[in-house]
Amino acid sequence: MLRWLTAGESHGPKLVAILEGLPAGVSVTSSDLAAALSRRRAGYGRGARMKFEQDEVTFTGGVRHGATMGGPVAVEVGNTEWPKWERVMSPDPVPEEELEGLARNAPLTRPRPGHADLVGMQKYGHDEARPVLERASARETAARVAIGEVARRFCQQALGVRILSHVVSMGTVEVSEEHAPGPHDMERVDADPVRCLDPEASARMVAEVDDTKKSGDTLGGVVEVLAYGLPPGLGSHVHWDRRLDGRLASALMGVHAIKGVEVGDGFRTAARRGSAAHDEIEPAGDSTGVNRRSNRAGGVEGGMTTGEPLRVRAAMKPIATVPRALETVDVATGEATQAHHQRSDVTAVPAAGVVAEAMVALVLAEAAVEKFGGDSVGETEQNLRSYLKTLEDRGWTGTRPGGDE
Ligand SMILES: Cc1cc2nc3c(=O)[nH]c(=O)nc-3n(C[C@H](O)[C@H](O)[C@H](O)COP(=O)(O)O)c2cc1C
Ligand SMILES: C=C(O[C@@H]1CC(C(=O)O)=C[C@@H](OP(=O)(O)O)[C@H]1O)C(=O)O
Repeated sequence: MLRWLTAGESHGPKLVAILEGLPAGVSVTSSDLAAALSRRRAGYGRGARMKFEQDEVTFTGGVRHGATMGGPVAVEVGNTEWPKWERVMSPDPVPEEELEGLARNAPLTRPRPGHADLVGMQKYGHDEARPVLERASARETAARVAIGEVARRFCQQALGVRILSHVVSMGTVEVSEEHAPGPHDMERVDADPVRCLDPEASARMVAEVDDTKKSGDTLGGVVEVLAYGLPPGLGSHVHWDRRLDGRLASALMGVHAIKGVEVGDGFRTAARRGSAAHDEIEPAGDSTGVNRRSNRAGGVEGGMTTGEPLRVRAAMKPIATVPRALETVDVATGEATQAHHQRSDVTAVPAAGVVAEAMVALVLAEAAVEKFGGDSVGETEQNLRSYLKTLEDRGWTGTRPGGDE
């Protein structure tokens, strides 16, 4: 069983995450995590904080000399701004006179439509939004990306799986289908300001962000996560909560501002007739085994991986902190007013792709541990090889396109 938890607030001292249940022997260093976190900070349209935030990342458990030891992996991600927030976010009581006059401590009583502010105040009994937004903030996704990187490395080292993402649309600008990245294209995707491989669409997305910013507005979009080299049979058809597509959808919907998830051709499939919706199966040329002629299913059938590349999309709504502030009610006075606004991102779609990769990596690592077990990477890998050999012996060679050998 793989379990994980995060804790920490947007302007608290640090975020923490614990990942439990991963085999020993995953090669990973603090600089690997720092590199993953810098990918999440990037992307055209991110706000002021991403320019100075350092994401100081430290392992505090589970890793020794660059490899996991089998115990819980614990990670801390420091918040660069903590000194400015020390009194406002102090866990211990602070004398009233020290808080007086602190602009940062002013009660946030004008909830932002589309954020957790209002319903969070209602549910948790707060008079203002600070105690809600501190945890509702997507700052928390930095902790997920840190442990997601450990999970990604496990998937790569034990299974030869490559996980990456790209932006497929921002606002109304869409990338054309032929620009899907291959298994080794992560660096190329990250080199683009909006993390897409279609230069023409990328330029139009950048212009769209500029235009949105100029008009005091915010922008959403769609990201796609791809996983190459998965073996057939992760997940299961036998019970609803073991279906891999359901688990992926839940994980992706658990990312801030994600409002829709599509597996394979998803909603587009619903408009097709059956003869044009599925992936026909054919004999695999001169070798034994079977091939699928297409991958409309996105690598999942019956809640299990098919061995074809996994393809999942997540739709992100526009950022809720709209500079041209939306109308709301001041909960202190009951009067109509405008929502509070501080600095924020114009769009975070490119960063959401990196977060989505982390979520997919955690789900796939969990499914791999379930299927192949093993207390060390070597043992997991051995179990995978034995399973693949059994498939081969039965004439069902899985091709696992794009995977590392
Ligand atoms: C990487 C990332 C960055 C985000 N940045 C902001 C931001 O700067 N301002 C904001 O209001 N919302 C931001 N959001 C979205 C909010 O976290 C989200 O709108 C809020 O949690 C409410 O959405 P929900 O209804 O899906 O929870 C960001 C989301 C992600 C994934
Ligand atoms: C801090 C991050 O994203 C934040 C997500 C976020 C929100 O409301 O979700 C609001 C902003 O926080 P702040 O008000 O401190 O600038 C973003 O910067 C991050 O991604 O690391």
